Amino acid sequence: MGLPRFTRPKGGDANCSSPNLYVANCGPAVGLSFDLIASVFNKYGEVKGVYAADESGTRVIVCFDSENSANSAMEALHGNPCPHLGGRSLHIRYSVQLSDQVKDSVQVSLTDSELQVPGVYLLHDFITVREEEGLLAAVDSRPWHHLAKRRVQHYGYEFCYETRNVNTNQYLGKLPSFVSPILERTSLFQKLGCSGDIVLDQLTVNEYPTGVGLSPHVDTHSAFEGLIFSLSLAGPCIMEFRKYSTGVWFSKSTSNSYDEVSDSDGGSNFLRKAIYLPPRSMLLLSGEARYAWHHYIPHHRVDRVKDNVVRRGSRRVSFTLRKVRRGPCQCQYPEYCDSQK
Ligand SMILES: O=C(O)CCC(=O)C(=O)O
Ligand SMILES: [Fe+2]
Repeated sequence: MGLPRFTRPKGGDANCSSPNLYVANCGPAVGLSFDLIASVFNKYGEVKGVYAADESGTRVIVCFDSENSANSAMEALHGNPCPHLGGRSLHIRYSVQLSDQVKDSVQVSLTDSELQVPGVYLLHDFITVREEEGLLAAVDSRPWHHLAKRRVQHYGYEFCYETRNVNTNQYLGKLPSFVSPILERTSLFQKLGCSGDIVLDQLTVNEYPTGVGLSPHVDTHSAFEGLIFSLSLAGPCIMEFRKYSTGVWFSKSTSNSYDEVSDSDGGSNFLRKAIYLPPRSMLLLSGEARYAWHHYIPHHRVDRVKDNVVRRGSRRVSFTLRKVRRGPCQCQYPEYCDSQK
C-alpha cells in the first residue's frame, strides 16, 4: 500500500468536507494500532485505510469511502473521550492534499541487496540477545559523555565533534575486552566479498533517546580508513543514504555534534535510499557507500517500513567501529575527500 496523499488542513481548509480525516491524539506511539483505529471509525462507514499522518506516531489519516461517513465520524468522535481508544479525546479535522513531508518519504529496504548502495552490507542477528544484554550492561556501567541530544563513549581514540576528527597523539588504550567477540566476527563480512584487512582501533558508542537521530554526514575521510562498522542495539532505526550530485565532504548540517537537522532537505539534488536497522544487526559501510554517500538517521519516533509502522525503542545504542587513518586519504572520490581538497 502506498503512502497516503493527505495531510493536516491549514487555515480555512479545515472546514472543507472531505472523505479523509486528520485525527490527532491517537496512533501507534500512544499504543493505538491502525487496526484498532480502523475498527472504531468503521462504525460510521467503510474505512478504506488508516495511515500515519506524519512521523510523530500520534496523528493519523482515516480515509472513508464517502464524505457522509467522514461527517458522521467527525460529529460523533471529535473532541469527545473515546472509550474504545483508551479514553483519549480525539481532535479531528478534514484532511486535504499531499504534504511535503509525505512526499518526502523514501521507501525503506530490509536488506542490503534491496538497498543497492554499493558498499553497504547488513548482517541480521550478528549477535545474540544475550550478547546484546552483555554489551548494554558493559557500556551502562561506564561513564557517558553528554552531547546536546544523545550520550556517547569513545574508546581507542576520542572523536572530536568540533573538528570531526581524532587526535592520533592521544591514545586512550586498547579497545575494551567486551568488544573482542564482535571484532573477531567482523571477518564474516570478508566471506561476503568485502575485502580489506580489518584491524579496528576506535569505538564510538552512541545512545540515542527515542526520536533522536543523526544529521547527514560522511565520516571524515582523513580521520578513518575505508571500513566503518555499526552494530545496532536495544532499538531499531532507519538509516538513510544520500548521494549528492555535487560533492560535499562536510556534513550538510551546521551542527558539530551531528544533532541538528531538518528532515526535509529539498530532496532534489540527491539520490536517496533507506534501510531498516533492527537491533543486533551489523552494518558495514565500505567503498562508495563509505566515501561518497552521506548517511543519516532521521529524527523519528516511528518509521514507516514497507506497510508497517515501526516504533523506535526507548533508546537505540550503536557501536561504531573504525580504524584511525595514519596518512592522507587517497580514495577514488576526491570530490568528497577532505584530504584531497
Ligand atoms: O549510530 C549509528 O549507527 C551511526 C553512527 C555514525 O554514523 C557515526 O558515529 O559517525
Ligand atoms: Fe557516521
